Parts: sequence; structure tokens; C-alpha cells
Amino acid sequence: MPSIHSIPIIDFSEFKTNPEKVAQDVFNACKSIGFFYMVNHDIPAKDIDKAFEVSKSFFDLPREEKTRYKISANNHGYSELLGQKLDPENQRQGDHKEGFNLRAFEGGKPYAPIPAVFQEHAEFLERLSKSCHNAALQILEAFAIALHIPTEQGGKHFFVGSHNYEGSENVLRFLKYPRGGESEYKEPVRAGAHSDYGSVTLLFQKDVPGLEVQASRTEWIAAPLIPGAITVNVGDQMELWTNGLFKSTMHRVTFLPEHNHLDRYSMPYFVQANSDTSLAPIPSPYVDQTVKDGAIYTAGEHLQKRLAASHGFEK
Ligand SMILES: O=C(O)CCC(=O)C(=O)O
Ligand SMILES: [Fe+2]
Repeated sequence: MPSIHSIPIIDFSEFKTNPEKVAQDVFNACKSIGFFYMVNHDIPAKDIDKAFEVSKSFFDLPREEKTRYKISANNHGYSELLGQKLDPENQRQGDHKEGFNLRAFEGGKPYAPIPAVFQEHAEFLERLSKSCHNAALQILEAFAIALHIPTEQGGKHFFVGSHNYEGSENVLRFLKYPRGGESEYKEPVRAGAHSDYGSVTLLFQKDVPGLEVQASRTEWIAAPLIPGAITVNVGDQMELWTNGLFKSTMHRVTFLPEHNHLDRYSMPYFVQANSDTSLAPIPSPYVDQTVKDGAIYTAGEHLQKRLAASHGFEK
């Protein structure tokens, strides 16, 4: 396979008028590098800016405040600096980041208690998390169109049917990679190499780059910041569902010496299929239907397995 040197930019303003074209671009990206930039999506820039401000106000709180909301096996809450290993098999030290996972709202309320700095913007955060979900539904519709899912199996709505917002395990995650500390830090990268666990991830990057994507077994390429674009990647659930056709590509975050004086903030939105959904190969003429080895997990089982390994939760 030729090596892939860049991440394609896909214009979703054409999705309403020419869905086939957008779906084909998405298909080509997902079969090769597993990443693309979504431009002209429906999430207003001012909402993204505001979310980063709210995120900063949370991370600025004293440590004792933040640790009151410590993350547990429900995947909601605060993870401390060095608290998570995204590459648990290889890392000697946790990631050089702190984070807060905000699970999907339920019945208009946060999934579990959230700090006052979030609570005072609860309506806004719920709206944002639903806008992210809707952007993901457009991508999932593009997947189904490109994969030619038969109409009797749901056609273009195939994935939409297995991605409810209400009751989902979707997470809007706030991350802060603090400036400094790189000289004592033992690892070469500040977030370990990993693939994402869900079906699709939307990532909002801001000001400070550092994300790298494994373009081939030996080559990492930068995923630079593109103003206004959402960095989108295929997650494990989609790779399993497509029996390896779509690539859940490894990625990591590096230290960049020219940005050492700045805190890095990012905001991934992890989209999960309904937890009881089987990850057996989907009905597409492009997807090999033979299951080679191992058991077929449900989306929920797959997620729990990966989360337990990276956070060290009790199993
Ligand atoms: O911070 C980033 O840019 C990427 C974070 C990431 O890949 C993750 O949390 O899964
Ligand atoms: Fe990731």
C-alpha cells in the first residue's frame, strides 16, 4: 500500500446536495488513514470557543475541588495529571494530561454530579454535546451510504439506529496538557499511542498542535490544526463492524519544544454505539462476513475492556 502523507479535508456543506460525493470521500479516508478533517460542519465556532473557556475555568480550580469528581468505572468525571495511560502496555508513567469526561446528559440532566463551573453552563454543555452527536450522525450516515447498506437493513440510517444520544455512553472530554514538566517526564510522548474505543471520534484542537497519526507501521505524521475543522477518526467499534475495512488508526500526542511555554487544551467527543449492539460484520457488500478468530463483543463490552485497561479501574 502506498504510504499516506496527509489527512484529507472533507467539506460537509455539500452533504445535503451531494451526499454520494461526500460519502465517497469519507469512504476513501476511512479505508486508508482512518482520519479526516470535517469542514463546514454545523457546530458554531463561538460554541467551540465557549466550551474551551469553560474547560479552562474547570482546570484552573484547586486540585482538591477537581478530585472531588474523580472518574470511576462509569467513565464520568476527573482524571488527574498522569492518571491515565492511553498505552498501558508500554507506558512507565501516565499521560502528561488531566481531563474531565462529561457523559451524555440524561433527561436534560448531567449523567452524574458536575462541578459548579460546569453546572452553571449545563444547558449550553448539553446543547453542545447534542450538536456533536448530530455531527457524528451525519458522518455515520455517510458511512452507511458509502458502504451500500441494503435498504431493508436500514440503508443510510443503518448506524443512526444504533446510536441513540439518550442513554448513550458518549463522552465530551475536556483535556489539558500543562506546560512545562517535559524534562522530568519519562515518556517520549505526552499521550500514549492508542486507537479510540468507540465508533467515531470528533476532536477539537486549539492553538497548540501535537497530535500525530500512525500513517503506516513505521511512520507518524502530524495532524496539524486547521482553524474551524473537526479532526475526525474511526474508532475500534467501526473497525470491528467493517471487519477491518475502516481503520481505527493509532495516534498520540507529542511535546513540541516551540510550544513548551503554553498549556495545550483539546476536546474530543467520543461516540459510542448503543451498548447492546453486536460488533459482528455489518451487511455491506464491501465487508467480509467471515469472522476469523475470537468472540464477537457488544459495543458496551468492548468499551469496558479498553477503559479498564487505560484507567486501571477495578475489573
Ligand atoms: O488531545 C488530543 O489531541 C488527542 C486526545 C486523544 O486522542 C484521546 O483522548 O483519545
Ligand atoms: Fe484518541
